[in-house]
Amino acid sequence: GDDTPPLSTVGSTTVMFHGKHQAGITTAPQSRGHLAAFDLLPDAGRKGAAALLRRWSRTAERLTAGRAVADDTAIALDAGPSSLTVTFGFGHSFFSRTGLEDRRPAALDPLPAFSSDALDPRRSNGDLWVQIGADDALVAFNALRALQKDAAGTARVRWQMNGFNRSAGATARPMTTRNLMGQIDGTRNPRPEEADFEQRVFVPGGGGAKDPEWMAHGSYAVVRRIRMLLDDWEELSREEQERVIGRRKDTGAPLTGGTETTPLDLEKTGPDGRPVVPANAHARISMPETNGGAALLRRPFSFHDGFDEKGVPDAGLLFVCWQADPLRGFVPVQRKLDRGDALSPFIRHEASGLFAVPGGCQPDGYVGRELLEG
Ligand SMILES: C=CC1=C(C)c2cc3[nH]c(cc4nc(cc5[nH]c(cc1n2)c(C)c5CCC(=O)O)C(CCC(=O)O)=C4C)c(C)c3C=C
Ligand SMILES: [Fe+2]
Repeated sequence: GDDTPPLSTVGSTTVMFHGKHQAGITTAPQSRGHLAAFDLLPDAGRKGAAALLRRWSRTAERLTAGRAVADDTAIALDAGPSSLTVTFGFGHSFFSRTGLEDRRPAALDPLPAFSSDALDPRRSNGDLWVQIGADDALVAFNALRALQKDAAGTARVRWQMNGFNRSAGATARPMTTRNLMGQIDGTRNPRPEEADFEQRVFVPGGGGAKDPEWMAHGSYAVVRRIRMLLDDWEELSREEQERVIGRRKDTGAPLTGGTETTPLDLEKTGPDGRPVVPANAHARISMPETNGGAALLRRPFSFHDGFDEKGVPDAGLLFVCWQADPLRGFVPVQRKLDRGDALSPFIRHEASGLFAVPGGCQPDGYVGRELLEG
């Protein structure tokens, strides 16, 4: 007898929590995101951590299926699952807090310092990391709140960041995301249909050569809060902005012509004899072809945390990238960008984290079980 109109596909879309890989890595970017790091309380130990991961996995399983949790607050009562994903990871410090140092992957060794870093340690790293994405803001917040409550007595929030992307249905074409500099961002991401995708993004089954078994089918997430210096950026002309990246703003096509997906012509020169895509253009120097094959899957959210007293926006990119090994992904590319990226004067890396994200779990398990009980 209920004549309420059915949910649109935005509300009714479910992303499975269970599976070989955790959800939220290859899932299409959602319109809302929360990133949060938690630190274990001093007496939590390995047992407490295992119980927390079990609780978190149950909560994530229910919420991603559009079901309520036990002490439901009604925040998301009338919404569908809205493509909710919850992804869990472990930071370097987790292993010493739980007596599991011998199981810590070498890939979690701290990232090198970069000359352009202006990192705030209070908003960096953490024992545990949670990434939440959903196509509805209330659904995303509800998940964050439920997981925070699950953590009570075991872990406390160390830092938390809120992000967004364009809403599903806001454009006629399903285009690659745009960032707050107005660029199409994500064009040259590795694609699941490519032969080397799995090996670039995920640790192989049975653990990699350097990886422990419990990381099989997992991935490493590098998280950077990158402030965009938008007042400076917006002083550039459209043409100057396009030369910084090496691509057009409207279509995302290379400056050497074609469409968004046309490869950059690195050799092409203009009437002045100089390369059309400048030698320090961001898209040129971040390419795997110019970095010994180093590749990463970028899956960022934009952020805006208000304006300061001078009206300067605290806005930018919650840069999240995924790779089977940070030393063959983020690190070499960031080293190169650090040495001479035309984009550098317009951005500032303000926070950083590196997390081991294990493979997905089955309905009778929980994320991280192989680490905590193995
Ligand atoms: C260390 C890795 C990277 C950081 C940090 C980074 C920051 C950053 N990037 C943009 C905007 C764009 N990036 C683009 C391409 C691109 N960027 C990286 C890596 C980092 N970016 C890679 C590996 C690539 C792809 C290169 C390739 O394979 O050809 C683009 C072009 C379009 C696209 O391919 O996505 C834009 C635009 C911003 C604004 C930013 C920091 C705020
Ligand atoms: Fe980039």
